[in-house]
Amino acid sequence: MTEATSAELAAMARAIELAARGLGTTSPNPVVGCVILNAAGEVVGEGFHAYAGGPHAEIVALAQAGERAKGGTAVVTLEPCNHTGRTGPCAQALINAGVIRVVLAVSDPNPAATGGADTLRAAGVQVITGVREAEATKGNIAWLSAVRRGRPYLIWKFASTIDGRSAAADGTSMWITSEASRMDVHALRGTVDAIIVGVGTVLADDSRLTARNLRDGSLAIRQPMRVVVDSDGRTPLGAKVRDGAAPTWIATAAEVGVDATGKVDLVVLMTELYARGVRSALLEGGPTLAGAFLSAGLVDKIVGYIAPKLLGAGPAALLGAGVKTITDAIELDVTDVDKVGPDLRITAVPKREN
Ligand SMILES: Nc1nc(O)c(N)c(N[C@@H]2O[C@H](COP(=O)(O)O)[C@@H](O)[C@H]2O)n1
Repeated sequence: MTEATSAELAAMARAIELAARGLGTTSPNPVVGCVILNAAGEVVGEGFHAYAGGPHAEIVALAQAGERAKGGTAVVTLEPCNHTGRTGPCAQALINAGVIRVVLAVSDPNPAATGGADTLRAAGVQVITGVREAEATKGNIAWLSAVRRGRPYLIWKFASTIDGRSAAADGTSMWITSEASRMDVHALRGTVDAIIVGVGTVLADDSRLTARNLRDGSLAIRQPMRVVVDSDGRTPLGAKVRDGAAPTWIATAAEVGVDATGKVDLVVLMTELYARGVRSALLEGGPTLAGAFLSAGLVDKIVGYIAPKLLGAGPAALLGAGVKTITDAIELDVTDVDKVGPDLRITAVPKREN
């Protein structure tokens, strides 16, 4: 059978669900889910990857299945790894367990780990690829995008009024959006590996940039790295981002290097963040830094919190994105529109070829 059976399609849907349980805890590793079917097509094992250094999804599912995996099928959201990294090769573990068929959704783009499908085939295991590929890709988009591009998956978050203002004419901006939206942002912070801001935001707001519970102020267990893009090293010694509550990198031009405008080179910054294990990042401000990231083509997703307010004057949420005429507009596909408290949350992705 060279196509997935209905039992395998159902098992892949379940594996995608299982993979999602690892969201926010596996980085720099992917989220992966696995279901083992016995020779009769019944589910005998389930697993997901929970944290880097922990067992891979296939190993968890095989442990549950035990002897029942023999003659059965492994359904897995990512190609079984072919390497010894923090743990052993999953392709070999599946062969050793006597699995005769592997159904996978997405090939592994990590050059160190790829090749599991070939190893399995060479051992006589039947391998079917691309099953529910679009759904599995969506569930693992940050990691897949980061590994394919060699830079973190970047989400630009902004808050504005309906007329696109991020502050009033006198500079006051607390609080444009509702508490519900601010809580939502803290939840979003908890899912990424880094939060990026410009030094202007630090100087204006002295934000802590931690992921926390807004009701009691308690910090989330896992804190993203705080990254301040600070070409000239103006972050004050007493700034809250230096409080030790989370790892912090003040990225200066002297350390990172400069682009043609003499500012921190954002492409180099992103490459360096990837090298430091950052696979997803949230860009939180300000408008000029957002414009620079957008015009460099480095933004992968946009989450805008739009408050039902009008200001009529005051700074825009976005500046200097390299758009001079309407035909240069950065075109987006809106993927979700949700109500968060009284606000609208609009999620969009740039239209682009790759
Ligand atoms: N197929 C598969 N299942 C999992 O559960 C995984 N975590 C992976 N990860 C791949 O292996 C690399 C990490 O290996 P170590 O945890 O360091 O041993 C990761 O980058 C993926 O390519 N694959």
